[in-house]
Amino acid sequence: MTENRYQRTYPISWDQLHRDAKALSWRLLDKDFFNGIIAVTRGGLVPAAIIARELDIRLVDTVCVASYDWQDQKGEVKLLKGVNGDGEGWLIIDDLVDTGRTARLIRELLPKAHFASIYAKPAGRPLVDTYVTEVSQDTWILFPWDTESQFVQPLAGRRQG
Ligand SMILES: O=P(O)(O)OC[C@H]1O[C@H](OP(=O)(O)OP(=O)(O)O)[C@H](O)[C@@H]1O
Repeated sequence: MTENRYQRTYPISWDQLHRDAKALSWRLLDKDFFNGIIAVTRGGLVPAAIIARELDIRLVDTVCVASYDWQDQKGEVKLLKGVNGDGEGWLIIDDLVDTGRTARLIRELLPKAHFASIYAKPAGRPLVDTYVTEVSQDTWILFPWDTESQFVQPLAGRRQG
């Protein structure tokens, strides 16, 4: 994923991710009963594990996708593995809807499923049924599995001139 289209970053710790996934679980608990969860790889895998625990769901499947960037824009989303059926009774979990391309593909595949993500950007928000936190389109969310702690200069040392 390229970072040029992003003006700011939003780092998320494991602790915050856990809290946000539990917040999504609370919202889903109030909405419906689900027979099982479909995690969207790869970003949906960790949230799906947390939500499966909170909703007491043991039936978990995956829709496997890979998206390719082209000229600094998110491009084609390729389906590597789907699931049978129209999605009725299933809860789809992803970490984020950004442009909405992934969600659009999966909604076509599973039109009757409930689509939930923890974070949503404005372009993708209309495609999700339930989410927790909206972030601006130009924010790059730094997920804990994509990052590690490292030294940074003190603020005073970063001043120009
Ligand atoms: O709304 P979109 O623009 O389609 O973006 C959302 C998708 O992007 C992220 O996956 P990513 O492409 O980073 O792949 P990964 O989860 O396998 O790392 C995220 O997990 C969503 O599935």
